[in-house]
Amino acid sequence: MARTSRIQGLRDLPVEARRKSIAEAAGLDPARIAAFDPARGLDAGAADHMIENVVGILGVPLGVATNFVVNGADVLVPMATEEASVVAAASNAAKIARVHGGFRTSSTAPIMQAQVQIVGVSDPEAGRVRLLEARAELIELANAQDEKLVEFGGGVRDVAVRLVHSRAGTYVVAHLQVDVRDAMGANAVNTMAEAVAARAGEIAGGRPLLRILTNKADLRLSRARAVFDAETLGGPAVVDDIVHAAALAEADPYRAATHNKGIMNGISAVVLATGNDTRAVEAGAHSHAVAENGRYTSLSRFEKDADGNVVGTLELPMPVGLVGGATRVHPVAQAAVALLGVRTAAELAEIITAVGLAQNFAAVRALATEGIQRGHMSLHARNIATTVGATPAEVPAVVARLVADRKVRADHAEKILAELRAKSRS
Ligand SMILES: CC(C)(COP(=O)([O-])OP(=O)([O-])OC[C@H]1O[C@@H](n2cnc3c(N)ncnc32)[C@H](O)[C@@H]1OP(=O)([O-])[O-])[C@@H](O)C(=O)NCCC(=O)NCCSC(=O)C[C@@](C)(O)CC(=O)[O-]
Ligand SMILES: NC(=O)C1=CN([C@@H]2O[C@H](COP(=O)(O)OP(=O)(O)OC[C@H]3O[C@@H](n4cnc5c(N)ncnc54)[C@H](OP(=O)(O)O)[C@@H]3O)[C@@H](O)[C@H]2O)C=CC1
Repeated sequence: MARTSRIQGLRDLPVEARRKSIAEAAGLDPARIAAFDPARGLDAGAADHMIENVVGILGVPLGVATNFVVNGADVLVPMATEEASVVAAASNAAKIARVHGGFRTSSTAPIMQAQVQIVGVSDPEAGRVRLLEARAELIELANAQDEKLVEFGGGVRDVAVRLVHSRAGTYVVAHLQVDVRDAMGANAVNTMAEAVAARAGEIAGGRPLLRILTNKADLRLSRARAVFDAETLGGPAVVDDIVHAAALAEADPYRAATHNKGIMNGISAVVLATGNDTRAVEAGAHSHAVAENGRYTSLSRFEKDADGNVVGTLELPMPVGLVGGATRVHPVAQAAVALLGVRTAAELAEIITAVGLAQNFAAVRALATEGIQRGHMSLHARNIATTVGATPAEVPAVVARLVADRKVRADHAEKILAELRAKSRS
């Protein structure tokens, strides 16, 4: 958590001064976030212990979203992304949410599930019941694989068994439901699944095949809620149009895909910054975005509350950890966790969910009013100016002309740059 997340003018500071400013606002010793300096981030040696055949390091811009208040506490949020306007948008939405106290969050226990597929059971209904009769034995066998996790208060909470009917026959699928505490938990539950597979096959009367976690982590949910002030937004007509925009996303898979991409712009940026598995979180999110009738739908909801304000809610699986994976070995991820000031995986998961809701709201609000391009492209213009060869000193003048001409395009940027250079020579 931070002393304050309101840092006006952060955008106008040079990069190093921004680092100092956020350390101060977070009440952190600057050394705790020294790894944000690319010269002190991940080196090839450490990277060579993370993945195979390392030949280099891909740098991704790391920004800090401001203005966030989560459950009454100010939070500065590290976001790793290559996309312009994402950090600005999250900060903008968080600023609007502050008017009514920011974001409220909650979450379930950190339950991850591993599946054991059993093939060739002649009596699958009975096979299912036999496995449920052996619940205690299977739980004991699984917990024996990770005594330390059990010591932390984790371990298998229950066993569920499903019958899955497929073109190749009916499978008996056992689910180990495991409290993984502050881990993301994939390695932990996969180890347990492999350990119980043979015995589960014997009990069910078939051959065990797949033993792997499911990324549809719908027993590990996080929620965020925020009220966005109608007057700040521009009045009741804007509120109604935001509700219309959200209603389309709920009803139309084509709009839902983009709506949810907007949510993941925020979520994936924080997941990446903290060294967590972005693919696991994204698979969980999109597999959760299913309406009662089976259709792909939006993950969030925006309604008009009794006071005429917009109330936004988001609930989705959030399998992130503070231990394990890359979080503890990547120096920048460690610094990002320090900046957030989180102590548990649940706290991290809930802040990430709040950022997803903020990101989503900023996009939907822009789309429901002026459109996305003015805001997004005015920030993207910096990339365009750089692309056509503007030096850092030339970028502001090129951007100012691109935005003023309302033509944020590379060909126009080239023309502007040539004019500016001709003028400076004369
Ligand atoms: C872009 C803004 C924020 C401008 O919005 P604005 O009102 O012109 O900006 P402002 O100058 O009034 O600033 C308002 C606040 O925004 C933040 N802000 C503003 N500018 C900056 C900046 N340069 N650097 C850092 N922060 C910035 C900052 O917090 C600032 O307040 P402060 O803290 O300074 O008091 C607004 O137009 C906006 O939120 N647009 C939405 C853009 C967006 O959503 N981008 C995400 C990528 S596009 C996307 O998500 C995909 C999409 C759109 O398809 C999703 C979907 O379809 O749903
Ligand atoms: N489909 C997917 O999503 C898959 C993802 N992965 C990868 O798996 C990794 C995450 O798996 P995960 O199991 O978290 O990784 P780790 O095995 O690296 O970390 C979990 C381990 O951390 C230890 N630990 C220490 N303190 C705690 C605590 N407070 N709470 C819980 N555990 C603690 C426990 O080990 P011990 O008890 O021994 O101390 C626990 O088993 C990610 O890198 C992910 O990319 C891998 C396969 C598939």
